[in-house]
Amino acid sequence: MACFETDLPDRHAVPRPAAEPVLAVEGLSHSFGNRTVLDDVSFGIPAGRFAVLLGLNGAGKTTLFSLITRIYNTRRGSIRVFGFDMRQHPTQALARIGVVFQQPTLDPDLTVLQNLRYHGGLHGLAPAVIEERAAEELARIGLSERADERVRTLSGGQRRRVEIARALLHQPSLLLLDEPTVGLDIELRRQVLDHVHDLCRERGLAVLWATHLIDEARQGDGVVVLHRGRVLAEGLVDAVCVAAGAATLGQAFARLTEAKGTQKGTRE
Ligand SMILES: Nc1ncnc2c1ncn2[C@@H]1O[C@H](COP(=O)(O)OP(=O)(O)OP(=O)(O)O)[C@@H](O)[C@H]1O
Repeated sequence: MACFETDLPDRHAVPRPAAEPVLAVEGLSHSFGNRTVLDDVSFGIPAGRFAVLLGLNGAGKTTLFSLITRIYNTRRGSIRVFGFDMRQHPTQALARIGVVFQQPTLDPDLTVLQNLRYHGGLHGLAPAVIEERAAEELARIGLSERADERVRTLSGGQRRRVEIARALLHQPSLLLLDEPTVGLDIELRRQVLDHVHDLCRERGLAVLWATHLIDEARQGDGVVVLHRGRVLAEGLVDAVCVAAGAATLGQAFARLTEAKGTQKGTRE
């Protein structure tokens, strides 16, 4: 057994081969009944990479997230997080993932800090560690002074940032965000995007950001184009454009998907 597949409880003591991406998805398929919604999906995300999972409504993004977070069991193909196979070492793999789901999951009647404490407790963090990290994350998102206020008093953008802070409390290597800007105005979208890009740069976090909004992919980001359950392209935005013979990602997306069906549902 390779050293990175061990079950040692101390996650910081487990070395990872340099070549191993933080998230490695290989040959992943999933069906509901006889309907295949993910078909032989493969891609990888290295440390420090902001990768956009770009697809129309119904492309399979949420199903993919449900497999990566083990809400659904993987039956065909494999998912490795930081070298840990999701089927063989789910505890180690899941401990390295932070998630912001499509639907908000903060308790609006608890304070900001109480929400963070609850999450930290679920991850087995010591109370003193939770207080320290919560203070650090809240300072980072400029919400220290709102720590003792109920979540329902925050704006949509502030709540999203608290959800991201909560997802980072246990110091994951991989952050998954499923359509995190739904319901936010243009300025708040930009702020949330900037914030997560900063996290990639400063902490070496690998990010998978699911969206149907093409303009949420920036130059220098990675992109995985998912269409009707299949990966049509994967790589840095520029490389995907060049390979598709397109000047913009919007054009590339149109070219890649036009033979496969309608583009309804995406916006530039
Ligand atoms: N529990 C389920 N049972 C049956 N079909 C499902 C189930 N969940 C999703 N599907 C189907 O799987 C396909 C992919 O759905 P999924 O929610 O993963 O797509 P998505 O890219 O996340 O879409 P959206 O952007 O609308 O959230 C869709 O055709 C959907 O109807």
